[in-house]
Amino acid sequence: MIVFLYTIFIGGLMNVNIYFAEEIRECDRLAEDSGLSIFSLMENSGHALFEGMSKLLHKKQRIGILAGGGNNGGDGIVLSRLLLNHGYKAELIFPLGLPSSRVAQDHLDYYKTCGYRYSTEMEGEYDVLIDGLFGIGFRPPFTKQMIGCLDFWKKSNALKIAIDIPSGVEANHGRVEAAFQADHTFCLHGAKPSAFLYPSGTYYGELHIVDIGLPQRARFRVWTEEDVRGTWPAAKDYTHKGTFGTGLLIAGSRQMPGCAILAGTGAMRAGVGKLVMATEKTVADSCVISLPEATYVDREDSQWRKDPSISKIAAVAIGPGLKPDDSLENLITDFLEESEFPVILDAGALSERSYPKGRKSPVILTPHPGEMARITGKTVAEVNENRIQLASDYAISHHVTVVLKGMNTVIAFPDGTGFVNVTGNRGLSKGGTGDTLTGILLGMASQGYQPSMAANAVYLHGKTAELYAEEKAPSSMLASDIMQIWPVLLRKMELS
Ligand SMILES: NC(=O)C1=CN([C@@H]2O[C@H](COP(=O)(O)OP(=O)(O)OC[C@H]3O[C@@H](n4cnc5c(N)ncnc54)[C@H](O)[C@@H]3O)[C@@H](O)[C@H]2O)[C@@H](O)CC1
Ligand SMILES: [K+]
Repeated sequence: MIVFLYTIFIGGLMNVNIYFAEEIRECDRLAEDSGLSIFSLMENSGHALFEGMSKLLHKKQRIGILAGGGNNGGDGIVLSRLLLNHGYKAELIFPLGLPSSRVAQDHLDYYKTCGYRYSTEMEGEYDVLIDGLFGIGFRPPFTKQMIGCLDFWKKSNALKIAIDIPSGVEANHGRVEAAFQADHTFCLHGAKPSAFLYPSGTYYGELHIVDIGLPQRARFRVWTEEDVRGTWPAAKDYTHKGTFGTGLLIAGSRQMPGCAILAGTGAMRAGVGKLVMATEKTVADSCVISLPEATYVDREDSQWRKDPSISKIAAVAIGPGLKPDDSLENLITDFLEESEFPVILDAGALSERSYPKGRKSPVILTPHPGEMARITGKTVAEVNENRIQLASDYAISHHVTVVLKGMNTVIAFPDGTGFVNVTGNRGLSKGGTGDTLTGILLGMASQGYQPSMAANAVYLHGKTAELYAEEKAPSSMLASDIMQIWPVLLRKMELS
């Protein structure tokens, strides 16, 4: 599995909503139609930036604010005025020329009316540099003129802060030709997808979200511990194994028997009442030693689906340790068309197929970037650079839930909404961790499906790696450690 090694630091504890550029433009349009002008929104942005950034600044510092020609530059103009009003040594600079945006020009007029000056070149050393060159309006290429500016930025030892987006990074996309590396980025209204994509996310530094007074309407947001607690099913009294459902796991082959053990352990520790494993006889013989709690049916027997143990299943997971072939495809088609319980498809069960529309119970796909590339016809780099949009588009067009794994796993629902998970570390970039996640999903779905369950599974799966790293080197973690740590994690978080 590909995992990218950078960490997202989110300042404060507030919810992080994620807005595509077109959603921000729609928010602006709605505000303008109702009489809240962009001029006022820019004023609000400047105040919110001042309030957030002033916690990182002090009045003796020489602060250079680099402003571009668009509205990101306009935010820089308002911020400069407020810093000067409050006695900071702020210097407003237009290294790429004066503003072309009408609203930014109006703010510059007011700035001048206040008696403040600006320049067009950076000079000497600054203690702080603020990047207000480009925001959500940036489109590649990174021009020659910008390269000069970037060289200055790179050579400076100043504290580096970006307004909304580090310049050179696009709002929606992960690709980066060149960009301004920030120590902190203050995102207006909400984060943009590129903060969670690779390599763009590496340029943001610590993320801060600033409120500019617009209503929150994002389709995507970061899933948090508070969300897990708020959606975790209440403990049940007077239970027996039937209370927690029967899960069917179709997994494991002679070449990959361990996948069945990992997924099976995931399902059982995630709380399924009864687990039935449908696998090859030799695989069952080895699995039973590690997982005596499960029951086994022989998938090589043509009558296996008539086995009474699978007459009342609550959910099925198919794919870990399996290779795609016609018989597997036919089996999946049967489950998709005939069953009325959640179907979880992973690894060998993922293919370029269509899914029945209007199916009562959910279908959950758990591709890693390589599998997503295979089922969409894209390259792995294309998947990673655009994973939120891609997962969302696929979920909508195929009426499925997509759990697109890897750094910042995306959970996308058929209605176009979704979550991004930020837990985990490099301990999860090992073979078998995806099989474990599939098992956890099966274990949870067998007890009663709810959409939040997929996000909770991913969140906690990532948290096990964080808990492991508290005492041990993440590189030494094994997939089988996940479900050893799981019980301790649940107890620590007081989840039942
Ligand atoms: N709702 C919000 O979040 C608000 C955001 N505002 C700010 O407005 C910004 C967006 O403003 P704009 O739409 O003006 O976009 P930008 O400020 O990112 O700049 C766009 C300008 O840069 C030019 N440009 C784009 N790519 C270029 C390239 N490669 N080389 C040279 N020139 C290039 C464009 O032609 C355009 O003139 C946001 O990022 C944010 O900072 C606020 O001011 C208003 C409210
Ligand atoms: K910027």
